[in-house]
Amino acid sequence: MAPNPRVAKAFRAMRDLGIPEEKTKPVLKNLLKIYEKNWELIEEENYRALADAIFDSEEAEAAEQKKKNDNAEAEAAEQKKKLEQAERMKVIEEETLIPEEPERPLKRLRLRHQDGPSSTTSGPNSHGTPLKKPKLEIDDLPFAIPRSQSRAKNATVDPVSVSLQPQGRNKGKQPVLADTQPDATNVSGSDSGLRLRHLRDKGKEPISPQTGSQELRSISDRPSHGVRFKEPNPKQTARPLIKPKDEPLTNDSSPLPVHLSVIRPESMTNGDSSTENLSKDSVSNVLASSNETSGHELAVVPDESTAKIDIASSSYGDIKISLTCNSTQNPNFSVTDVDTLLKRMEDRCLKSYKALDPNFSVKKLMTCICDSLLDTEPEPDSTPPTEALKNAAADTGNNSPPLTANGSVGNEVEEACENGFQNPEPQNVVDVPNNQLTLDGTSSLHDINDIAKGQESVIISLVNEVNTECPPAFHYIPGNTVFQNAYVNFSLARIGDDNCCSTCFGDCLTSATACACALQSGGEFAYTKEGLVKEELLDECIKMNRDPQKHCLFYCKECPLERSKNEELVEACKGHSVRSFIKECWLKCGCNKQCGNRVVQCGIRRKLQVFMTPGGKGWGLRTLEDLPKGAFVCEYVGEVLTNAELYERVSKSSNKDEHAYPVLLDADWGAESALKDEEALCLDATYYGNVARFINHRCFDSNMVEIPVEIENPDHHYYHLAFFTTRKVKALEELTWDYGIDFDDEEHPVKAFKCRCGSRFCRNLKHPYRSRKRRFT
Ligand SMILES: C[S@@+](CC[C@H](N)C(=O)[O-])C[C@H]1O[C@@H](n2cnc3c(N)ncnc32)[C@H](O)[C@@H]1O
Repeated sequence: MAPNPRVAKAFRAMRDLGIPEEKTKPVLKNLLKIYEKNWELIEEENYRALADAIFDSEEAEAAEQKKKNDNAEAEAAEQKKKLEQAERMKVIEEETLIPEEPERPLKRLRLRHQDGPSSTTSGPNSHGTPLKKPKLEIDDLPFAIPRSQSRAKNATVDPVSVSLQPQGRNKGKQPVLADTQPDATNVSGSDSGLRLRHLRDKGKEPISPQTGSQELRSISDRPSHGVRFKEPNPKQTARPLIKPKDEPLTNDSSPLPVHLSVIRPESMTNGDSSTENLSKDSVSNVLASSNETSGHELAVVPDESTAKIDIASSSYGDIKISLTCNSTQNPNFSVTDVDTLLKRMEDRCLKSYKALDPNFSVKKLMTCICDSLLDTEPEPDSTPPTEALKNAAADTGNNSPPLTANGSVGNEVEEACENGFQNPEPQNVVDVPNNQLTLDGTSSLHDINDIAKGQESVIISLVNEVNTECPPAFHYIPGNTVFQNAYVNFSLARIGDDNCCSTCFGDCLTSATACACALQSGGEFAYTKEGLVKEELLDECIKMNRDPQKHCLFYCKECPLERSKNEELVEACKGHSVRSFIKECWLKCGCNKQCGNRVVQCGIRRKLQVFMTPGGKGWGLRTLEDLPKGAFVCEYVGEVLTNAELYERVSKSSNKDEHAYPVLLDADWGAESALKDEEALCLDATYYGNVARFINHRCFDSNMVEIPVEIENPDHHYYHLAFFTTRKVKALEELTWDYGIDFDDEEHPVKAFKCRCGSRFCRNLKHPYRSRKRRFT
């Protein structure tokens, strides 16, 4: 597109004043809006208005920054106070509400965590915060994205872009029927946003709007292991226990409401109406029903002191521990704030139990209790679980019992894909206990033993050995899911003969000649018999990623990305990488499920762990086993959005920095005919995503590269983006990829983060000789 001569002239005039184009552009756009495109006003007096506006914006920025710095501390303190107050109110309110909704107390608890602004953190600087009043049962709204849950703090969005070679495009596209779209009326999603990264590939499982919606519903119904400190309820005195039976890992996601096994003591105090109403019969009914559904058992612990512990668990695995004591002895009793209470408890524990560890904290102790509870698998006649709790209570937190959450779970997982190379004997598997993770507002959203909540064929644990930060709030999904308008339509009719190998049999890789699918990947199978990406293809992708400018960039005539910005000046296309891609065999192929040309679709097979990085990058992903070069690690999974939806999310967001998780799927944007808006897609893992959302950026020499993979859909506007190792990676090494960010791009709606990748080639270091990486978006 030819640049507007008036724009070019304005740039020239500013350049003469020493103002670079990057600074001029956003201000000019703004002025055009303000002056309603009256160029005369801008041009008069040799662009005086423009120059003034630029200087003003610089001054305003500097002043704003200073103000921010001055206020940050005061605000943080104020915010903390408010949130704590809110949490106290919430806890009190919860106590009042329990009798009204006896069937779903834990669900409310979980939702409260999700709702709280505190509970949502993403990005390295996020903090867990106290809980907020639950406004609605999100689980009951099939497509609702929990808005407040998604309020990640201090995250930024990282652009990456990758394009596929334009082969077999635009075949047989069909319109998506309105009634097959998820109903997203409650989903503004408007406060999610993204910085864009270009990815290249397709989802590993067939995705249709229908399956997407079911997935969302079922995931939101899933429970988490969460325990939260509660203030005492003087009305409860007994301490029965529910001893949960082992529940196998399952992908089940029954949409039925979860009935929790809430047990009330028979000997309730002084005529409390809520407890009187709960008769012995109703208690046994609750127990009976929970036994039917999930096999819970009741263990009653003799009452020895004034402190009582209740434990309730749901058939989905939620566990709630509540501590009850009686305040009638102390007529002056009043509920104190959590901080004061924690301090009082810590002082008492340090004195009474001779806990010498200066880092002793009650929160750690509570985590430890939780961990012990989850670890305990007593025989029916062995020591009751309360013993474990008592032991844990005597622990200072640093000596907590070893945990099983370490990713070495080979025998526990179901073998999802049976192809010979899919289960190589892992080399050098390490065991990392996660006993340092402290409780906080968000922790109950995630199961630290398995952040995937059983949805992957391996367990993915989470550890924080660095600080007390909790993981960001998001829904774990193992495969992409359509948000609303994205055109992602899989149908067998659209897969032509050249897009599948229907005449094949067994394992395509054993055949001497390339099958039809291999021909789509450049005439050769992309994988070796060991399931690794072939060296040649891998090296080509690495080179392409390292210096896209040296490779072919495709420039759209009418770039959907620029168009989706919906701005006055639709800018020229910045170019999209033309990439090699992998075509995997799929449903219409004649080969079997164990065919070696099916890797990404089999999902994660490696032992991975989400961990807190020590270098200020927030959470990261690492491997717990040695990985060979070319190994598939995981796919980038998220919500499939149109770019227009993405930009709307970002622009409506009050905190643009929260959107750290978008990638562009721009492989098809170079197609001869301009793509429709619903075909220009991206993935956003802010609210729904998999482990890939934890992968941090490394400039240039990252140990993973993303490769587009075509599975279900011959069109390249939707594809899977899969990560493969670029070299051998040792157990415990952090897994990184190069987001392709231009750290100098000041125009981007979301500011790039300050890179702490530690690479010698870091692009965020100002070296005059270092060339800029490609511009994205
Ligand atoms: C996709 S997320 C990665 C996971 C993230 N660290 C977390 O805690 O959720 C991207 C965000 O991580 C942080 N990040 C990633 N790579 C980084 C790097 N090299 N240096 C500093 N921060 C980084 C930035 O805040 C970025 O916006």
